[in-house]
Amino acid sequence: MADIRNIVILTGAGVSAESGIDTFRGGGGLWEKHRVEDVATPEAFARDPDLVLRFYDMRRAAIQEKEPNRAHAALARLDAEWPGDLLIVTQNVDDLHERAGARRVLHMHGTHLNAWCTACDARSRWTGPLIDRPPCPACGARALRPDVVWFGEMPYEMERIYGALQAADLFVSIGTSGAVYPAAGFVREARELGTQTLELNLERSQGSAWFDETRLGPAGELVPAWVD
Ligand SMILES: CC(C)NC(=O)[C@H](Cc1c[nH]c2ccccc12)NC(=O)[C@H](CCCC/N=C(/NCCC(=O)O)S[C@H]1O[C@H](COP(=O)(O)OP(=O)(O)OC[C@H]2O[C@@H](n3cnc4c(N)ncnc43)[C@H](O)[C@@H]2O)[C@@H](O)[C@H]1O)NC(=O)OCc1ccccc1
Repeated sequence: MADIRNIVILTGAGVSAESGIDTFRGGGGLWEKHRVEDVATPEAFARDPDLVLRFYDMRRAAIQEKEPNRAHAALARLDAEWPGDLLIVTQNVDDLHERAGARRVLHMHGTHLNAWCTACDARSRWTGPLIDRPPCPACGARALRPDVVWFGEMPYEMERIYGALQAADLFVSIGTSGAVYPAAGFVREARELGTQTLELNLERSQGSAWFDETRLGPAGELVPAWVD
C-alpha cells in the first residue's frame, strides 16, 4: 500500500450478509421473494404504494435488529486510521458501516433511516411504519416514501463519487455482484484512469474480469485480512 494515498471502497449487500441481512440475488435473496419491478420502482409505488411501503417497513425493521460484522469493523478501523483520502461508497440502505464507527460513508442508493416527502421534497428521520401514513414533519402532508433510490432514478452524489474515483490510487469492491449500474461501471472507470483495482467477494461477480486482483471468500475474513 506504499504508493497508495487515496482509496475508494464500493460495498454491496455481501458486506452485510454475515450480519444476517438478506442479499438481493442468489438463494433466498430479496429479489426471489419480491419482483424488483413490484417494489423498487417509482411505477410500482404509483401502482400499489401499500405493497411498496410494507416491503420497506419490513426491511427497516429487519435492519434495526442486526449488528455490524467484522468486515464493517475493519473498514471503520481503516477509516479512522487512514491518513489519505478514503470514501466508502455503499449501495446498501442499512447503517451498519456507521454503526461500526465509519464516518467517510456515502449512501449512493439512499438510507433506511430517512423518509422523503413527495409533497414538499423534505427529507426527515423515519419515525414509524410508513404504511400508517405518518404526517411529514415539515409540511404535514401524508405523502412520505422511503429515502432510497429506485430503479430508473438517479443515484445520489454521483459527482462526488466520480470526483473521488478520479483522485483514487486504489479502488476496492466488496460484496457486490456487479449487476446494477452505475455502480457496476465504477471498476471500468477506475481501470481507464489507471487506478489499481481489487475485488473481495464470496464468488466471482459480473465485473471480476475488470479487476487486477480478485480474492474469493467471506467479507468477514477477507476484509480484516486486507486491512490489518
Ligand atoms: C438490474 C440492472 C440491469 N438495472 C440497472 O442497473 C438499472 C438500469 C440501468 C442503468 N444503467 C444501465 C446500464 C446497463 C443496464 C442497465 C442499466 N439502474 C438503475 O436504474 C439506476 C438505479 C439503481 C439503484 C436501484 N436501487 C437499489 N437499491 C436501493 C433500493 C433498495 O435497496 O431496495 S439497487 C440494489 O440492488 C443492488 C444489489 O446488488 P448487490 O448489493 O451487489 O447485491 P447482490 O445480492 O446482487 O450480490 C451480493 C454479492 O455479494 C456476494 N456475497 C454474498 N455473501 C457474501 C459474504 N459473506 N462476503 C462477501 N461477499 C458476499 C455475492 O457473491 C454477490 O456477488 C444494489 O445496488 C442495491 O442497492 N439508476 C439509473 O440508472 O438512473 C439513471 C442514471 C444514472 C446515472 C447516470 C445517468 C442516469
